[in-house]
Amino acid sequence: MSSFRALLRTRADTRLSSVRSLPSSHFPKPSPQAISQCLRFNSSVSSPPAQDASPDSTPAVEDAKDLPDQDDSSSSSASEATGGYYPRLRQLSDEVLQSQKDVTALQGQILRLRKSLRTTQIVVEGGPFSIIKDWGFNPRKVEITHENDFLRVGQHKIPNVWLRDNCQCCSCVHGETKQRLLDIFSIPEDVSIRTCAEFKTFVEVTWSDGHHSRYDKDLLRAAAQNVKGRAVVRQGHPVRVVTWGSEIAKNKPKCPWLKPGGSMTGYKPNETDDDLILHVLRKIRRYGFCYIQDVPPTPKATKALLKRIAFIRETHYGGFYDFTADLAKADTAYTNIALPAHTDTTYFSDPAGLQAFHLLSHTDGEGGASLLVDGFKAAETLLEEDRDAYRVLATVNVHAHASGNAGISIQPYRGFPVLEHDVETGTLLRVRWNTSDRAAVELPLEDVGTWYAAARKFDAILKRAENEYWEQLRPGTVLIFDNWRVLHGRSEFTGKRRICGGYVNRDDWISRWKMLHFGKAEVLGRLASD
Ligand SMILES: C[N+](C)(C)CCCC[C@H](N)C(=O)O
Ligand SMILES: O=C(O)CCC(=O)C(=O)O
Repeated sequence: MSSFRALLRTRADTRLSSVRSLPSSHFPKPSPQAISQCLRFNSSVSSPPAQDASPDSTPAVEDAKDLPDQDDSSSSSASEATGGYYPRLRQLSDEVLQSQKDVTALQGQILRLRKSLRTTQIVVEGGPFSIIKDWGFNPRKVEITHENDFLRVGQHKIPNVWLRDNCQCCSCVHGETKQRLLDIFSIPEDVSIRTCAEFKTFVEVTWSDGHHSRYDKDLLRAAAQNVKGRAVVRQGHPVRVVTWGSEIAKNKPKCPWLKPGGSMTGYKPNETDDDLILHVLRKIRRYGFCYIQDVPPTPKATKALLKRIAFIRETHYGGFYDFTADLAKADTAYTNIALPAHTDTTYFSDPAGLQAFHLLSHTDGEGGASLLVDGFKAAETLLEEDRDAYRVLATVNVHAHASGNAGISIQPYRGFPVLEHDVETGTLLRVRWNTSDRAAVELPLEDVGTWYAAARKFDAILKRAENEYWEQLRPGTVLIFDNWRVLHGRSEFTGKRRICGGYVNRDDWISRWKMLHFGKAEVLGRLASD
């Protein structure tokens, strides 16, 4: 083997030898000519990116002194080697260099294509973006007919497998848990209807395998609803959304709470706790927030109120929180600085659904006013003023993190857009906006300016005076808001300010709302289609 190749082999072996100690005599010492040639060779090849510096890559000869000694006898073969091999090596390195340039050029093309694809996706004209404004829920009366071995609802032919899978009889559905007991995949795939009898509110079917089923007609009609109609109950869509700006201060959604002794103020004598909670949740569904007045200014009473909606969500801040500006938790909420309008827990895959604040006390100081902004209103405005910016915020994913507390760095399993839409109905479902906790913007680095430009427009809308509703919270009044819609913030403050409250999961409070609003029969009756 020529000493030049031996030299390269040496370098490779040297790297490998780091894991095994070979005597230095094992390595041929290169001639000064070979070294100088090799150094020139290396200096002519651009230093490979770090990832190329793998142990098995061509060893770079950084410095002759770090090469093992080599006797002169091999100098002639070294010069022979450089004469023989160097031009070829030089040619190979030029080819490698060119390939690297080609790869870089291709990567650029791929990124530009991806961007244009994203842009194409963003600029889908007439996108479904909309905000549910007024969505009464009224299943259409749809004719149900039986045709040979199929049921038809309106123009929809119902697949027998779906029908069989959604048999509601006590052997197919557990009476208490409402869970399916039936294993549809044990039923022959070609199961068909042998007989069908239609009654006023239900249809009775005898199957080819002898099983009997009864189907509530509303269940069949719900299944035949268009996609939008099906999300109404599942998403607990409101009867009517009212978007607002600063003028909401003149008409704040509020509900009186239980007076001491349990008498409910402002409610009909026979109303129950559930009616009270329904009033609160209905206002939250409609306006995105609600004040509950006459609540004893204690953590205990506040916690009891929240638990009557649903259980309180545990997070790295604890469950029920009671905080002041002492950095007890490593987050700026536990300071006295001003906080711009934001939504909380954008770093969770499933951000908190409801958030509650009950100002318990504020002594020896001032400030600390609370800010609320209707994210749906701001989105509506952006949609009207700059559809392209809206599309960017509706389609570019953004990551977030919570990393202040010891041993914690919470991030969602994927990025999410600032304006997130129901995939079925296309309606705006969630606003995620928190500049403090934001992490990566999911675009090629050279393209992130597109997102920042759109976000700047949204930020400016959020900060318009006509969209900001400022309120000084008071002990005895609990603020509960929809953290998927309403942004909150505060002005800076001095003195000692204490707030308690808690988070409630989205699914838990929507469950509570829809069971109170639609009723159990309606909700369970639509599970097969929602
Ligand atoms: C005090 N409390 C627990 C309500 C909030 C804690 C901080 C929330 C965080 N800055 C966020 O935006 O998610
Ligand atoms: O202190 C406040 O009024 C609000 C704090 C806050 O924004 C938060 O806890 O997320």
